[in-house]
Amino acid sequence: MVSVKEAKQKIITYSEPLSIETRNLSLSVDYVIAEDLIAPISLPSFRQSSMDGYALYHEDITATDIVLCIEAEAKAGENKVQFVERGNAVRIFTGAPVPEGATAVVMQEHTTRERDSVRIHEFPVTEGKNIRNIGQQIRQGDIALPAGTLLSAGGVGFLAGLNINQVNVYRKPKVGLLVTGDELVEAGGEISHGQIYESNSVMLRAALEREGITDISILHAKDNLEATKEALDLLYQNNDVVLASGGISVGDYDFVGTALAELGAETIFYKVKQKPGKPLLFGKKGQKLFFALPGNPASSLVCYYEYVLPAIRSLYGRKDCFLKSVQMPVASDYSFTGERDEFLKAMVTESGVLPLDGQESFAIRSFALADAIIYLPSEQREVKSGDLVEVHLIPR
Ligand SMILES: Nc1nc2c(c(=O)[nH]1)N[C@H]1C(S)=C(S)[C@@H](COP(=O)(O)OP(=O)(O)OC[C@H]3O[C@@H](n4cnc5c(N)ncnc54)[C@H](O)[C@@H]3O)O[C@H]1N2
Ligand code: MOO
Repeated sequence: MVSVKEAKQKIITYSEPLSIETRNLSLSVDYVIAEDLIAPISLPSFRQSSMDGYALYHEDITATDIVLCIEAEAKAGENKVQFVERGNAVRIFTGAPVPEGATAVVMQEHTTRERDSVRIHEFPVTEGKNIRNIGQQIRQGDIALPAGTLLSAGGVGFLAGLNINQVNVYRKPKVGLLVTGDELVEAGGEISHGQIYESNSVMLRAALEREGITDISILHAKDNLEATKEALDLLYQNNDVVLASGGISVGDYDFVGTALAELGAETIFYKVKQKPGKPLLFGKKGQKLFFALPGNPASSLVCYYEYVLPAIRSLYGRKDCFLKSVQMPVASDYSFTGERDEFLKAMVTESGVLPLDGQESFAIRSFALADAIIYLPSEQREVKSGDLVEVHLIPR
């Protein structure tokens, strides 16, 4: 049995980034760029007006109500280079190139138009006012985004503005999931006494898809060694990560551990000092990772968020692998007696983070309402309302 801390360290140690692929920019959100991206152009690439108004020499504005002659008009998209003479102004619009010579733009609201001239009410006008300079955002040749950046909508917007339309990113893992348990009936089927509807695959697929993992294959195996081995082997051949749900405890019909061993997977750890999710197994064979998740739905999902998701994130190049962790006051008293650290399904409220009713490992309803997991190490087995606790935010 390993501690939560040791288990997490092992996860990161054994989850090296996968190979690199080139993707179209529009399909790269939530991927991690694998190399520094160099700006092919400066942004802005020319001096731009940031206001509708008048481009002028700021030194010409020596008092309020100076009147300048309007020499020309500059609108966005204009591709001729314009000039402005001392004592004159150019009518200009947001995004338009600022005429050569002009040192400021005065916004329209601070002027009065008088036929072919304009009266400037602003005084003094500072040099550079309302002008976006060349390279103010990024200069040609500089690193636009460093390797390791997780691309967001803002990220792809920025790169599109630089005309970077393809990016090298770490590929996302293919995930195989084996569902075990003879008591399980698939959605839509009839259940008889002793049977339950299978829900872990639905839940885990949803969680994986939330992370942008789309290549997911799911197999079901009967509770016998041969079927379990065969299915795990098939999933191993075709995926980077293999998850198994159920069959990892000590019962006579729990075959996942034996099957993995017989397939030659090395066990990195089995059993973590935690509740729920004690019988978690993490193993590897070559570069491929195996997780045997306890069948209890809440145990399975806690293990997914705390261990599987960080491994997957690490495989696709993320450095921030674990759920975002914050310290928050707990909104009610909570205590436990066991030796294992606890993960509690919880909800973030205005008065702190509230442990929800239904902390048992079969209870998944509380997870349906949870947006956070409270982590209580065994040394913190008695917390009082208002005490600070470690909270892991569930991605939503
Ligand atoms: N003698 C012991 N018994 C158990 C121990 C132990 O240390 N000694 N550990 C308990 C703990 S803790 C857990 S967690 C479970 C884990 O057991 P398994 O991983 O072998 O899971 P199963 O027995 O297959 O199932 C447990 C539970 O979850 C339901 N289940 C399973 N798969 C699904 C699914 N896909 N969808 C919905 N529900 C599922 C299953 O019906 C069981 O109720 O072992 C304890 N026992
Ligand atoms: O570890 Mo089990 O997941 O507590 O029921």
